[in-house]
Amino acid sequence: MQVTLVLASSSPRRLDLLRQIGIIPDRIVSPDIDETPQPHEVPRSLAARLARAKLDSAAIPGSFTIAADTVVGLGSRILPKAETEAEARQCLTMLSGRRHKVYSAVAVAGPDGRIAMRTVASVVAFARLEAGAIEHYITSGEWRGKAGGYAIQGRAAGFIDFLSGSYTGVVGLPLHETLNLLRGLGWRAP
Ligand SMILES: Cc1cn([C@H]2C[C@H](O)[C@@H](COP(=O)(O)OP(=O)(O)OP(=O)(O)O)O2)c(=O)[nH]c1=O
Repeated sequence: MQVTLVLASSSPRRLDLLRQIGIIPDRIVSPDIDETPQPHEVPRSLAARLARAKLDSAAIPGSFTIAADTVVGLGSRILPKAETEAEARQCLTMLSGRRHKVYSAVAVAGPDGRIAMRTVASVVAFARLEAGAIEHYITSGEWRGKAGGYAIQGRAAGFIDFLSGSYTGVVGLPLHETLNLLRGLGWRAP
C-alpha cells in the first residue's frame, strides 16, 4: 500500500515544482508558524529553523511529509518576504548590481517518524537595475509574498546575470535534494 505523501506548504510554487517531476501530493496542508527571525539569526539558520518548524507543525503521522522555507540573504542580512511595494522596492534596490544568496531548507518526515533535512544555498547576481525597471517590476505585483521581493521564475529572470546552485531551490524547493531526502526515508515513486 502506498503511504500518503503530504506537502506542508501554502506555496503554489512548491506544489508546481513537485508536479514538474511527477510527484503529486495526496494532501496539502498549510503550516501556520511565526516566521519572525530571532535576534542575530542569519539567513541559513532561519531557513532551516522555519522549515523544521513548519514540518513539526504539520507533519501527519504515518505519512511522508515535506516542508520547506526559502530565505534571501545579503551577507548576514535577511531580506523580507515582500508584502508591500515599499518592501519590494527596498529589496530590489539592495539586490541591484550585487550577488546574494538564496537558502532553501527542506525538512521531510517519513512514516516511521524519522526526519531528514537539507539546506541548499544558491548564489544569484542581479544586473544593475535602473529605477524605471524597478518601478515597472513593482507594477507587475509578482513580488508579493516572495522572499527577497522577486520571482526568478517570473519577470525577475530578466534581471539575473549569474546563478550558481539550484534553480528550483531559488524558486522554493530544490527538487533533486528533496527527492534524495524522500528516497532516504524509504519513499518510492508510485
Ligand atoms: C527567491 C524566490 C522566492 N519565491 C517564493 C517561494 C516561497 O513561496 C516564498 C518564500 O516564502 P516561504 O516562507 O519559504 O514560503 P511560503 O510562505 O510562500 O509558503 P509556505 O511557508 O506555506 O511553504 O518565496 C519564489 O517564488 N521565487 C523566487 O525566486
